[in-house]
Amino acid sequence: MLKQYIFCFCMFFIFSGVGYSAEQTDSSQLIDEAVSLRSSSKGRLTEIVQVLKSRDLSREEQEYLTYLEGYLLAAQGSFKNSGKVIEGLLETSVVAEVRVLSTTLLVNVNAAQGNWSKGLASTQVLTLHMQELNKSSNLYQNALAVKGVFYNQIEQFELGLASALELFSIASGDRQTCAAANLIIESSNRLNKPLPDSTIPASAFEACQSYKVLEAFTATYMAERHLLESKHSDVIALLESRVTFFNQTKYPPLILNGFYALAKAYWQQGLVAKAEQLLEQLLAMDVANSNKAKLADVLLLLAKIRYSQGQLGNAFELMQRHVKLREQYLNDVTAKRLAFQLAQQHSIEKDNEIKLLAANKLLLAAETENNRLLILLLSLVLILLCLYVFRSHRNQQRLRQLAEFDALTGVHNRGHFTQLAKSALQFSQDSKKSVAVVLFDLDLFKKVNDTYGHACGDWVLKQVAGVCQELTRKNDVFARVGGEEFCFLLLGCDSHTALDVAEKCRRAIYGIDTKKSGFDFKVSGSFGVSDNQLSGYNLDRILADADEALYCAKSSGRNTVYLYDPGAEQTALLRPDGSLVS
Ligand SMILES: Nc1nc2c(ncn2[C@@H]2O[C@H](COP(=O)(O)OP(=O)(O)OP(=O)(O)O)[C@@H](O)[C@H]2O)c(=O)[nH]1
Repeated sequence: MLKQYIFCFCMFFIFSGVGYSAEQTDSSQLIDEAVSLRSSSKGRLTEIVQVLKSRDLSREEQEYLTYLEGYLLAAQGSFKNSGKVIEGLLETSVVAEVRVLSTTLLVNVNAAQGNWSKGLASTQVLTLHMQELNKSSNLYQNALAVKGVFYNQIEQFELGLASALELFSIASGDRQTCAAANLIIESSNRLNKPLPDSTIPASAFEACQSYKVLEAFTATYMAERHLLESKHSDVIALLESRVTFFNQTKYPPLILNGFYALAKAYWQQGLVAKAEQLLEQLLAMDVANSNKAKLADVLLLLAKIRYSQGQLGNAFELMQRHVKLREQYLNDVTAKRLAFQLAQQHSIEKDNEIKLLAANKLLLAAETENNRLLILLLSLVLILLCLYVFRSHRNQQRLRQLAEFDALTGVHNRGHFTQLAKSALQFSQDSKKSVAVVLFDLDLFKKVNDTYGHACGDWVLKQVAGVCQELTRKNDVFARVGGEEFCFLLLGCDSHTALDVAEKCRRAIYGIDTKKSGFDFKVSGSFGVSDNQLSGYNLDRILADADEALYCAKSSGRNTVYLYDPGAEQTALLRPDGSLVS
């Protein structure tokens, strides 16, 4: 739901317009209306699409219709299907405007799915297609805004700022100026840089006047800027009067930004009770998926407050949650950075391929003229280019390896596991198939490091990954998701089969012959299992439930397998000897 919300918000830049009776209006007029409709008028859009589908359309009109169908799918949250429709359309489209609209949609659809590599590839294609449009056109400017938003989403704030500045310099309406100025303030904040122009805040507030939610974002971005400059009373003056509006929007990213900045300013000014109230309200909301870094800041600030009040237990618990969320955020950032490097590498490769083709063509031409010297020279160039292409291909492979696999054990890393697991869970949900998760953590691993050394600890991690990898089937996903924590995602398995896999894995780990490391000790792991029937298809939920079961396994003495039981406090399923406990 949140993804849909954010998607519609991103697409807000693209649409605005009016409506007539769909039945009586001619097709091209209907298309114009549909393309310029606000993303909130989903009903009208659906109506127009239905009417157009029943008509005989020209090839160009058919392209617009396909685009609108793709747009509607995305607005309904069916991002995968939308992506397929749009990618198909882009293969054959002959209308420049449709190509830009479609690629813009594709950027947003990929962003909504957290598919950063594909999103970046779409952004590059979008840049090419935009060249076919006039810079003063709404479509060009809207595409620029979408690029800016996307770059900021993947934390490439320099690029976000560059797109925003270009948009600011050519903006032909309030909406574009508002979007550009907001993006400039946001990216400058994140880069911790002064604003490129002191008039930007005033322009932002003025241009955003008619777009209340965007204006509220301007206020939160300016509040962040005041916080950077320690102007705490300015933050309070800016945000206090907007609290009711923030609540009314029910838009999590906005509420999170606004409340946190205000709470921080209150706290700095010694207004602890007010800060506490806002932070508690935030923690009671479902904002976890909108901005992990900011939510981690919320937890940290509240922990500081509790600490200063002497509530050490609560402060510690909040700090633990903060650290966990911060770690997840850093994992996300790593995945985004690697996606960016991959995309850059990919575009270098493409450039090289083009150069190679051109050189090949020249060589052929020279051959026909029988110009020996030229042939020699070009052959040399060709060999050098081949070497260059080979090296950049190897670099690409290396980057992919870094992006997807854990360097020590060679199994999938956490970032890639998250991506694969999300797709697998979505697939299982769509096809109504069962799916299970086995999460395990090595027992007293710190002792292994402390007693036999870190190198021996690393050796154990590799052995564990090796024996568990052997237990996986073709479609299972196995990954190292933390220091000494691993996870299986088992497609088509219920908890019964998953318990079996977990037990086999537990025995395999316990059976590792450590003498080969030069020492003699036992390795064991504690396991938590859950499946879709117990936890549903949401990745965070199913992992949290398996983690709870794992925690029970640890508490009961380790080296054992527990199944998550939503109804009971603890449910032991399997003991080390394989017997059923509860
Ligand atoms: N050798 C090695 N150790 C690691 C690696 N990543 C994490 N660790 C260590 O794993 C240990 C985990 O310790 P704890 O979280 O205290 O857990 P534990 O000792 O396994 O105890 P329980 O989980 O309660 O059974 C820490 O000492 C980390 O330094 C790694 O890549 N290599």
